Amino acid sequence: MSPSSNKPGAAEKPGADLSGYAGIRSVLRITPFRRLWIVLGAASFGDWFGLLATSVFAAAQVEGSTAKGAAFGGVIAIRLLPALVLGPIAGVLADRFDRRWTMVICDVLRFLLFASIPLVALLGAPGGVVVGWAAIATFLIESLTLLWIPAKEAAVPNLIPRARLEAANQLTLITTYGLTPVLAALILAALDGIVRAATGGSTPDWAEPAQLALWFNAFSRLATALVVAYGIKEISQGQSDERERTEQSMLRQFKEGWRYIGQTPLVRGLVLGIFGAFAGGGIVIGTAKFFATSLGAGDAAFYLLFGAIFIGLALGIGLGPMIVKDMSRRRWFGMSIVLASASVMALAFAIHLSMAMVGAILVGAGAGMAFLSGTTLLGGEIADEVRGRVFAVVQIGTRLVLILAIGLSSLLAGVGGSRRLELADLGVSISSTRLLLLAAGAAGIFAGVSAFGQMDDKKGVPVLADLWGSIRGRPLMPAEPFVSAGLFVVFEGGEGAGKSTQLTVLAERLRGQGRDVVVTREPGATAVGERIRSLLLGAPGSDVPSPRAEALLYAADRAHHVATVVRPALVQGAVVISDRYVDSSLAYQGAGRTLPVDEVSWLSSWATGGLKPDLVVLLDVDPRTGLSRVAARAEAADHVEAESVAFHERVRYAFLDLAAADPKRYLVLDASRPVEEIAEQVARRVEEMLGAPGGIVHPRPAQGPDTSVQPELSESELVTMEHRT
Ligand SMILES: Nc1ncnc2c1ncn2[C@@H]1O[C@H](COP(=O)(O)OP(=O)(O)OP(=O)(O)O)[C@@H](O)[C@H]1O
Ligand SMILES: Cc1cn([C@H]2C[C@H](O)[C@@H](COP(=O)(O)O)O2)c(=O)[nH]c1=O
Repeated sequence: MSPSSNKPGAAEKPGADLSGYAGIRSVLRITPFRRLWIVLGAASFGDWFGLLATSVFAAAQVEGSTAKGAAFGGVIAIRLLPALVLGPIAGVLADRFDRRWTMVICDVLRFLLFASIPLVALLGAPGGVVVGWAAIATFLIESLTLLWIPAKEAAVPNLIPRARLEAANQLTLITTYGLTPVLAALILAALDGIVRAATGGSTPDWAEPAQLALWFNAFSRLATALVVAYGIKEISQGQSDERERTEQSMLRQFKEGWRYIGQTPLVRGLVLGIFGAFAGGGIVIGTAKFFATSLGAGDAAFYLLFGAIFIGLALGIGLGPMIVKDMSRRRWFGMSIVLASASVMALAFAIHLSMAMVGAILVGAGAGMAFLSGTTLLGGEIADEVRGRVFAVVQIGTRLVLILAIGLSSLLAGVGGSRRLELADLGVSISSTRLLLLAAGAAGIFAGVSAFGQMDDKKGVPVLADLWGSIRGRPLMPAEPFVSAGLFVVFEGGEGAGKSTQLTVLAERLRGQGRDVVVTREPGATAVGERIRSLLLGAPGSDVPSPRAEALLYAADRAHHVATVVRPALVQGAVVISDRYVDSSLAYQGAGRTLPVDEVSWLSSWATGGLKPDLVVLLDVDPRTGLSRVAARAEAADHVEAESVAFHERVRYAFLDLAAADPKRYLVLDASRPVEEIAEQVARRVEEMLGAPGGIVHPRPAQGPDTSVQPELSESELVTMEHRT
């Protein structure tokens, strides 16, 4: 039996592989997230399609180029206005009301409003009325969007395990800002061509591509409402109960949200950094036309620079996590802002289009990485009950900062004249545009450094060495050189899964075949290990080590065990069968006790000199079944066995995560099956490996943490853990 794939932490690819393609595949296996992503993709396509279509549609209703320009720009401007009006309450509503129903009601209303725009035209209203209604409907739609986005953003972290949040954000950002706008523009253009060709230029009103796009936009919203209402009920489940949410007045919730943002260094740093990045981005956009002119590269340069920023964004979001690997996300966020801002400054010194293109790509890459890490930190580190308000402040603040930065910088760049200064043979143009870029870059660097200072979770660790270490994979120690001539098999699983039973059957079978077999276990296989075991596994209520001390003691037992039992036996060519090994520490101390899993993994890698088992047999069983087997042994339970079922469930899911991350090295078996059936499957796999024609291919020694399986805890469990430790 395997657990539901909806369960956060279920068998999916974790750890170092959680970004990039593998990470994206793993989040798509989580059913509620997959459904949400599909409808959001369709809705985002519909929104871009609708934005382009409403603007084109409004422009088509009036005559004359000035009126057309005003209608086109007016509709887009109206989309930004509601932020000013509704901004303050949007987040409070997302935190106060059930997020699923907030999303559903907003989407049903948006469906009606989108559909009303072409309907008014079809009913024969005059052009002015149609444009007027398009503007009003757009304003209302955008107001609803302001309520919908914080509800959605705050709900997503409740649907996916924290370790997969970054991959989920990668996927969502690429879909929303990369794939769907490009697709929408292409399809709108293609539709326009097809319809006009088919109708010979005299297209009936209802078949106008702009009208069809609006209908699509309307129905994509209806589809989102239906899927969220009936297919993603989990969105409601993540929230605290209704009484808690509605106990306080809205005004109090509003003030509390601001107090939380102002007084929490992480959130303050994030908000400051995000606003700084958007201000810098706005100045680049506002000055881009003048900058392109100052390069003397013509109009096309403007579009090239714009394209370069988008390419950089995509590279930053898509490749960033793979490059920085397990670097602290808080540090990565601050560094990304500094990279984007320093690149804006570098643009000020560009004297050739090629230099400006490189600068623009780096601006985009820095901004993309900051956007991804910032959203992930917001989703993963902010308590559910205030998340909506924080997302609303970020969403509204970024819009305002962007509009102000674009408006002011284009005004200043336009007002300032260009001066030419001759430096040796180089003609360097010093203009107000370049000065603005310099100032924007400096302000951005200041924001990035301040954010970094407020959020740093590795104070005292030199920044560049830390970055370089992460990029290289941070080898803690060279793996110990040794050549295994044997086979290293480990049995893993929860309490009472049947490890000792299976290990004994396998050992007897192999011995019966004349093989040299060493049976061992952790903790306690050696005399030193026995003493460590007695320190570790006392009765509940006895003097048990604290979580970090526990992790160190298991690592100490392991170091001695590997050095004195496992490696010597493998060098001799024996089949070494161990009852538990490194994965037990990752599952129990990492997921169970909630110590950072990558740190526990480092500890084990160091203890073992990187030695990995050739095969891990994972006996998977519901903890209730395993614990009842243990209870039937009529021995007193130790303090680990006496832990809650939730603790043992986390352990179980962590084991499954590890197996899913490296399926070739794992044999996962349903441990509720009869003993003989399991034993047969184990023997078949081990005999296959022993008889492999080319000999056993040993896994390469671990060079870094093998995983970052994150413990999945409910808020109430976290509070309990905090009190206990
Ligand atoms: N497949 C099975 N079906 C039913 N009972 C089993 C099965 N395998 C083992 N058992 C029984 O369950 C109990 C626990 O088995 P065992 O000691 O092998 O598990 P374990 O995983 O080594 O436990 P622990 O985690 O305490 O070391 C024993 O009484 C054993 O006989
Ligand atoms: C190796 C290892 C073990 N544990 C825990 C898991 C079990 O509760 C006990 C060992 O008991 P068993 O009957 O011998 O299976 O120790 C752990 O928490 N961390 C580890 O690394």
